[in-house]
Amino acid sequence: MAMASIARRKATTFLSSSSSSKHLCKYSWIASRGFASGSDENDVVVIGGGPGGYVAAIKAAQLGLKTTCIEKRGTLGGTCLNVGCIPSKALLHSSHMYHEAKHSFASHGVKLASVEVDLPAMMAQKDKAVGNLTKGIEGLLKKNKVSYVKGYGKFLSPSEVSVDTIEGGNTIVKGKNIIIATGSDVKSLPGITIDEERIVSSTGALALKEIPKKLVVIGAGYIGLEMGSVWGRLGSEVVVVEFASEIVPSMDGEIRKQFQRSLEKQKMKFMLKTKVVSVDTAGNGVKLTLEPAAGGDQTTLEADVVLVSAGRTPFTSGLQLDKIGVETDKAGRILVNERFSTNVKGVYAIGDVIPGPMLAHKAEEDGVACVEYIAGKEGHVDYDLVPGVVYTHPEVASVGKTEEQVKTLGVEYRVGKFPFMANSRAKAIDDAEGIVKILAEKETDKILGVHIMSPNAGELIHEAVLALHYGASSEDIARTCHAHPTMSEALKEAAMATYDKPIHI
Ligand SMILES: Cc1cc2nc3c(=O)[nH]c(=O)nc-3n(C[C@H](O)[C@H](O)[C@H](O)COP(=O)(O)OP(=O)(O)OC[C@H]3O[C@@H](n4cnc5c(N)ncnc54)[C@H](O)[C@@H]3O)c2cc1C
Ligand SMILES: NC(=O)c1ccc[n+]([C@@H]2O[C@H](COP(=O)([O-])OP(=O)(O)OC[C@H]3O[C@@H](n4cnc5c(N)ncnc54)[C@H](O)[C@@H]3O)[C@@H](O)[C@H]2O)c1
Repeated sequence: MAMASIARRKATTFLSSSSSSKHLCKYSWIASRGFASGSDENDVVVIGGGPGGYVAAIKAAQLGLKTTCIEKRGTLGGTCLNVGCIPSKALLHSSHMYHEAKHSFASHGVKLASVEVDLPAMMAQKDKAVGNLTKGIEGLLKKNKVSYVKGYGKFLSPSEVSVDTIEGGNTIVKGKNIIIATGSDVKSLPGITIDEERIVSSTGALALKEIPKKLVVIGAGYIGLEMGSVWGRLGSEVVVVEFASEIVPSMDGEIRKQFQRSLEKQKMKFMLKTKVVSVDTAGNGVKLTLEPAAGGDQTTLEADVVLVSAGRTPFTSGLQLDKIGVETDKAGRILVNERFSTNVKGVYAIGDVIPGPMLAHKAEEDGVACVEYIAGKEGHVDYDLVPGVVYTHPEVASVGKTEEQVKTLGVEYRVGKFPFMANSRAKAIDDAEGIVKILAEKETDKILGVHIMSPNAGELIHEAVLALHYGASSEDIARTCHAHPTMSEALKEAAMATYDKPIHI
């Protein structure tokens, strides 16, 4: 361990762990306006009860601030719990179970006379998970004494929000500090109208009443690949049309290629560098007209259902931001400084509605840091170390830099890899597709990025996230005792391969 520690001390600081400069830093004042004491006025009002908003509200209350959370949906948890992370993971799990039962059980000596999908039951299990979790959040707000107002909030002034309540009334909620956590919404494409039946967003794709024979997915990002996997496993023919030359453009290139091959083995088809020109719903199905992204001859494609998953857009509609003068960028994202302050004193923004990755865990980190600043403490979010996970099978998880990014930085680096084909646990369970890839600075061995494709990669990645947070070297991971037989041993072996040699290959 001694060598590794020396390596860590030598590690250069070219990759500053704080990249909060990604936020605009021009609003440099601290906007906290003091705290309420026994009055009707709140210390903190949060508009939006998603992962950013409800976490901010709970943390604010835990810090002793009088807090109200306003949510228009009628249930808490935002996009993530209601129509995002949770229902999609429920369906990913259920569809994986069906797929395993159909294609893998027999080779494990488990014979079934027949396997069939009961779609209403699958949807009911998903809805039960969502219902339990959203109610759980309501319980957490109560437990932490956060007031909860169900309704649509709009600014009257920088310290007053008018709420049209779900019951039909109106109430004014006052706050010394107001946090906008209104999240994001589906982005549709020009000329394409989402009807949530034949042309669906992720919300419709989570609630289809029948398994489509043919599903065309527009956009090979997180949603397209996850929801494409769900319906592909349940029997749909899935074609993914992607404008860019590659799937999930933010992914490490080498991992991406293996990932695409894996999805193709699962019969997902890709049409890259292709744009959708128009969609015609006049007949029974849907007819798409396509064109090469660079221009050229048009082709057509038929589908029963089309999923539009070409990104999401910040949601600020009806908030009356113009009334108080909150600045947004061209994409409609609210601009904030490193303390999450907007240009309007006492008004903050967090989560999907500000620049940065649109991820639930990032929104939560924003929420905690924002209220810590409001409470006069220090908060911190390291945007370089937000992990990303695609929850397909195998999953792909990453943290830190991709090899392409390291090259662009001009840093000399080493790469260590270890395939799950050589991992005993993966072989024992006959689920050994995938690889761990570690990038480390050549001079110091400091880890720069970790990329994992494997079953449960989304769980395995957190050892790497912690390692990067503490500026660990690959030798630090390699010399850490890992339990046997575990998939995590592949990370240890890849770390060995980064600065020396792995044992098991
Ligand atoms: C299909 C899908 C799958 C996803 N899977 C994952 C995943 O696995 N992991 C992950 O990290 N991320 C995932 N995401 C992204 C994740 O859902 C978002 O990043 C996250 O929900 C953002 O949190 P937020 O609090 O900023 O906003 P949101 O969750 O969007 O919450 C904002 C809330 O504000 C409310 N609101 C808006 N305006 C007002 C108003 N004026 N008054 C009152 N209330 C208002 C909305 O009703 C909403 O409930 C997924 C997204 C989708 C669509
Ligand atoms: N597992 C997760 O963490 C998870 C799961 C689902 C969603 N999300 C979040 O939700 C957000 C939205 O997801 P998403 O998949 O819609 O967006 P995305 O940004 O992940 O992917 C959109 C894809 O659509 C492509 N695209 C854009 N315009 C197109 C066009 N006209 N024709 C064809 N392709 C086009 C883009 O090149 C990109 O590959 C993401 O930012 C993601 O962070 C996360």
